Amino acid sequence: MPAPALSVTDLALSSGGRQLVHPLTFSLAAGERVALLGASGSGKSLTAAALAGSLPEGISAGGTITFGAGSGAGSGKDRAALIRQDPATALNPLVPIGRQLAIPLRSAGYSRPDAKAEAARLLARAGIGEPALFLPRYTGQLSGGQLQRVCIALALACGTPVLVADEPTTALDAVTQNTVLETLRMWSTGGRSLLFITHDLAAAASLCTRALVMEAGRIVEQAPMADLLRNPLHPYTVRLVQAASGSADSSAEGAAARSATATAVAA
Ligand SMILES: Nc1ncnc2c1ncn2[C@@H]1O[C@H](COP(=O)(O)OP(=O)(O)OP(=O)(O)O)[C@@H](O)[C@H]1O
Repeated sequence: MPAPALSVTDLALSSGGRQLVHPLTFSLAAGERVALLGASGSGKSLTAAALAGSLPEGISAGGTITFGAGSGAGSGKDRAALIRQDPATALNPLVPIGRQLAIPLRSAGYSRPDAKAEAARLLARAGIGEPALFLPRYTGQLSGGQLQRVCIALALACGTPVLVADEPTTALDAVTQNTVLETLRMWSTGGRSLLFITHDLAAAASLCTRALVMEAGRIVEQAPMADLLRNPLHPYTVRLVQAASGSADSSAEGAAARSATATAVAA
């Protein structure tokens, strides 16, 4: 059996003696798209940062994170690429967008002109029209939604086998959201894996085949997406599915409405 693309065993995160994420164990198969759902403050972004090797100062981590069969520390393949929730902090305001995108591409062996062409192609894949116009621009010249798409292009440029996308569609209009979801779907072709963090259950259902649900720093439910939508078990998951289906009704009619939502979003 092939090794999972990502194996997390007993990942625990704390700050000053306060346990923020309790030991988590989960894995992602090669090519799998998994949603990480949960209330605000449940520990999703800290988990994402741990997978990308970019925990904030003062957060200590325990447990193990292994990519593939395990590669040497510092190889660049021993961490996930991360699309951050806040795109402004992920980019350097003093360096043009094109040069920032070229850095990982040049490290991967692209010539200067090929890196420029690939950077433009990745921007287009992330939903930026006329990407050549964006390459010389600085972050201060872009809208929040455009910055988010540049971050997506940057994550794609890193070429890692695992991508963690932390609420990548939050600041985007509905049309661009669809473009980004399509880009993330394409990401997983060729065996690359995605952990998609979101509050948007419909987006998660359209993109992912499995879901993990966090509450107060713990995974409280994990299931195939279709099962989670039709038969949520944990009270938080039940509320999430009810909210997405517009029903707080736990009756047979409520269950039928949830089932209809499940069918609609899973289609
Ligand atoms: N740098 C930090 N230092 C100390 N505590 C932190 C730090 N970052 C986050 N926390 C705390 O860790 C917990 C989990 O935060 P996290 O940002 O992972 O939540 P989240 O599930 O991503 O929330 P949201 O959906 O709002 O983004 C929260 O209680 C938060 O206050």
